[in-house]
Amino acid sequence: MTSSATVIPVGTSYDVVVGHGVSDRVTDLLSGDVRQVLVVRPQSLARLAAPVVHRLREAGLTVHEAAVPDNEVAKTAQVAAGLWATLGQHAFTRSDAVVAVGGGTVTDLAGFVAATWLRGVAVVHVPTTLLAMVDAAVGGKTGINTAEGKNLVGSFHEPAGVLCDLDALATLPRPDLVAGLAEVVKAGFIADPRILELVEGDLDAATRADGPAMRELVERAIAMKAEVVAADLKESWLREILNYGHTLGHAVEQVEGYHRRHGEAVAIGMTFAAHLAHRAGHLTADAVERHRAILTSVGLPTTYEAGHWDTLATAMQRDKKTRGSVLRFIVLEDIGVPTRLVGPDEALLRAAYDDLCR
Ligand SMILES: NC(=O)c1ccc[n+]([C@@H]2O[C@H](COP(=O)([O-])OP(=O)(O)OC[C@H]3O[C@@H](n4cnc5c(N)ncnc54)[C@H](O)[C@@H]3O)[C@@H](O)[C@H]2O)c1
Ligand SMILES: O=C(O)C(=O)C[C@@H](O)[C@H](O)[C@H](O)COP(=O)(O)O
Ligand SMILES: [Zn+2]
Repeated sequence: MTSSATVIPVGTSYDVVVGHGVSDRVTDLLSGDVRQVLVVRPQSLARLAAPVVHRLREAGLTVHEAAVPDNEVAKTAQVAAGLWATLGQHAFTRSDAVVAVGGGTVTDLAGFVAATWLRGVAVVHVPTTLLAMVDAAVGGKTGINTAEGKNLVGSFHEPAGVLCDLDALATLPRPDLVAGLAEVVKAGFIADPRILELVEGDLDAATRADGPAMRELVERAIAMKAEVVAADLKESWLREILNYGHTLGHAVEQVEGYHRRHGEAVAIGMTFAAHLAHRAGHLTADAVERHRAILTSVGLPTTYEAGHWDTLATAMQRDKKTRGSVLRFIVLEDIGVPTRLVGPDEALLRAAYDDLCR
């Protein structure tokens, strides 16, 4: 059932629709010229994708389904090449489309394949994890990983629309819901402190998939991201704030062989950034403690095992915000007030890392 959906526009480019049953609207987002659709979904989510596939077939479209590996292993050149082959075998033209049904790994991968097939065909995102609803499916960043680092190959390719069907969260495993809360809380730290108050005010209401505050959290995080990406799609400056916690976070993911959830790594990265900001004279000790308290309360990690600094420092060189050998961190002046720390010296970084590992 579709009831009281919220429509969040991303500038004038496309809408993000949030509500129960909204994945039914998938055909509304495809142009009248579309004849064939490739639905990309994780291997384990055939049942979740079935209503979307059914809806598309009901509308008279030829639907091909591609099952890709669950989790981060989907974001590889090999899997992308398999999808290109499928599109080629079915002679997809520029008027055909891709529909991604799944978490952020699937929206990143399918978005990238849509961006590169014939130099760009339409993609509709139907995110099924909290993280993909509030972050990955919105904003047009698409990509895959390489052995050298996270999201190193990709493109900006905006979707035709995003359908955040809250019903999908009912089956999401708790650790994946918690990982998604990391990006929700990130939105709170960088731009919308009301998010933090909701989590602090009633943890249970805010962190249960069917809790009374979940929908407001989802909508607030999306609205914040929509405003930022509408102003700076290609990350020329403002959009970098969405990368809070990701400089160390992506390095952690890479050195651990992508076995850790993205949201968990971002939580570690935000804690590190908070310590760094404090040591650089920007953020108060209380605000650092607020990071630790909120992240811990929702079940996210806020410490790291000592001893990996050199490997992490090498991995951080490949962060997309790095210019030459100069690292750039998003840090906070205060809660809700992001700024940049450009080229912090090694001693400062190591001291903040020691704080994280303590
Ligand atoms: N493009 C962007 O702007 C952006 C933003 C944030 C994160 N990301 C990327 O998103 C990825 C992480 O996304 P994620 O956290 O969604 O992980 P994910 O896609 O790996 O999904 C997590 C797990 O949940 C399963 N799953 C998905 N929906 C389900 C459901 N409704 N019920 C049961 N199981 C379900 C998946 O099969 C998978 O095993 C990372 O690769 C990250 O880099 C991209
Ligand atoms: O949309 C953005 O911009 C972000 O930085 C959001 C991040 O949460 C996301 O993980 C993104 O994929 C990171 O991008 P990258 O450019 O650092 O690869
Ligand atoms: Zn992220």
